[in-house]
Amino acid sequence: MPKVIVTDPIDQAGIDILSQVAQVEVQTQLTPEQLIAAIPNYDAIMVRSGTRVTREVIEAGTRLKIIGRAGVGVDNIDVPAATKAGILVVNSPEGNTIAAAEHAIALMMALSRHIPDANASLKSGLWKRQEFVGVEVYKKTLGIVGLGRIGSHVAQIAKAMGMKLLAFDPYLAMERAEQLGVRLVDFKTLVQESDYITLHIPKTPETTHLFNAETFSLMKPTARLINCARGGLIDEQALYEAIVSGQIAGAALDVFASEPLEESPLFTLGKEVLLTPHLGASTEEAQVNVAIDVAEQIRDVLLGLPARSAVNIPGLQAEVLQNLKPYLDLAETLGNLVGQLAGDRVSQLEIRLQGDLAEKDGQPIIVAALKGLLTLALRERVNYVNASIEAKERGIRVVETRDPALKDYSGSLMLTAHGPNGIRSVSGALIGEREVRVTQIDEFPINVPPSANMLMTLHRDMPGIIGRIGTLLGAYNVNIASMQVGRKLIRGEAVMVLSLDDPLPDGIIEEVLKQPGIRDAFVVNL
Ligand SMILES: NC(=O)c1ccc[n+]([C@@H]2O[C@H](COP(=O)([O-])OP(=O)(O)OC[C@H]3O[C@@H](n4cnc5c(N)ncnc54)[C@H](O)[C@@H]3O)[C@@H](O)[C@H]2O)c1
Ligand SMILES: O=C(O)[C@H](O)COP(=O)(O)O
Repeated sequence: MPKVIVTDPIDQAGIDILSQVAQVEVQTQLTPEQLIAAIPNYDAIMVRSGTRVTREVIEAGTRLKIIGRAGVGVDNIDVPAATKAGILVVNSPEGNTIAAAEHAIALMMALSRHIPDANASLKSGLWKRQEFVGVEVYKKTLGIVGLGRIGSHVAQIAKAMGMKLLAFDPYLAMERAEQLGVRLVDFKTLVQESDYITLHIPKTPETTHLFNAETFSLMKPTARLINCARGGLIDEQALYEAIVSGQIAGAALDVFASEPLEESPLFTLGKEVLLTPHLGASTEEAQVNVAIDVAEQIRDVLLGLPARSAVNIPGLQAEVLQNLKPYLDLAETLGNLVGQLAGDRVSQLEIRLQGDLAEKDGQPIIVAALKGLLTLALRERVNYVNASIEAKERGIRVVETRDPALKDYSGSLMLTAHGPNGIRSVSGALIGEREVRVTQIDEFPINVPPSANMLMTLHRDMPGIIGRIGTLLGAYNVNIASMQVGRKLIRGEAVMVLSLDDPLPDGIIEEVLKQPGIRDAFVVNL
């Protein structure tokens, strides 16, 4: 019988489901070292945010087939390491949406009416009414950063309370915001105009410390900030200083850069700061939802069935995976690349299957392309199961075309995206049946492998331009791994793609743009 270890408090409903097919052991007090020592004995692990499933845990888990996260965020799981090890990671993208949205609203209301402090004061024997005069949310402006599942539900509740709604979400179609009665604005406008700001975005390099000293300086002195999403979105020291100096009126936080939070300058502040210990998903209902959702998936996978909310690639059925995996990698890479070229808010993605690929089932390839495109906005929340639905909700029109006659590679793929940067297209193929190559960018033929750090330029083909860019990168100590130039005509428009060993330092793009002949330059991360 397979064995499952549960290392965080999970509702009994989930344990009961797992027990149908496995021997289940609940051990919620393990140290990281104890987990590494124990994991080789288990086929599956089920966690919440309290357990860090690190690369070391994954590498020690020689029997592991699946990691189940009873919740949304998988930032405590090393998903790339699990994918590399062929271990499926599943989560419950919707099981705690309502709980988290209601907690954000509860924090907003409790902060506005000083409920925790008034309660503590009364229980200490005091009857102080004057000290706890609050503010109303009615007719106030709520700025929602991230109008996804939780942000949308917050919008619906806040609208019913008579609030005016703004949102910043660069990846969302205007139509979706309109349906919700929310005005989509740029980040600065949201920060400057809101009386309350609530965060519902993932933590990514782009969103880390989105709220910092500079952001606080733009906010109204009466504004209050709510974070029920992820720790690290707010610079907590800068928040403390902004409240002490009166730059903003207060904040309510459920999540912190370091959890469990044991010390913080915020502990020294009074009723203007409200803190809860990551309770967003802690309702009876949400815990039942996520436990059942994830336990069912673990059970199914242990029985050899597919999972419905796979975060990583092994979520596809084994035989589909085996045949198509290299093409799925190709489609995902091209989706990600064309998204970076076309800009946020792509409205249409055309997927053209060429050569032998035109004979294959296009659906998984389309899903992989959408997953690559949407990863820019949704990170681990997009998977092979939900990519099409997410694309539809974001108003992305998908067009599939086929060209079996094109035989320049045995099978190749062309993606064309309509976005704010215009209509952009990329093509790619497999070399030696596995290795991904980008073979065309817009109208320019090239041949480059994808890499984590790339610099791309659009320029005029002219003597000296390659040398100048190389010298410039050298001056910044950036090592070039490979370089390709594509052009249609001698001394005409051209594209240059450089794969780099090092990330590009700040300011270098501006320097590249100053070089004669360069029309555009941007960083691409694949
Ligand atoms: N406190 C808790 O216990 C708790 C519970 C559940 C979820 N969460 C967290 O809440 C957050 C939101 O969850 P969700 O289910 O609504 O996710 P979601 O994926 O449905 O929505 C996230 C939204 O953020 C948008 N987005 C991405 N990057 C952005 C950026 N740089 N600026 C603005 N918008 C951006 C996306 O387009 C998307 O619409 C996640 O971080 C999740 O882990 C916390
Ligand atoms: O990402 C999530 O689902 C929430 O942060 C909830 O985390 P928890 O399961 O540890 O309560």
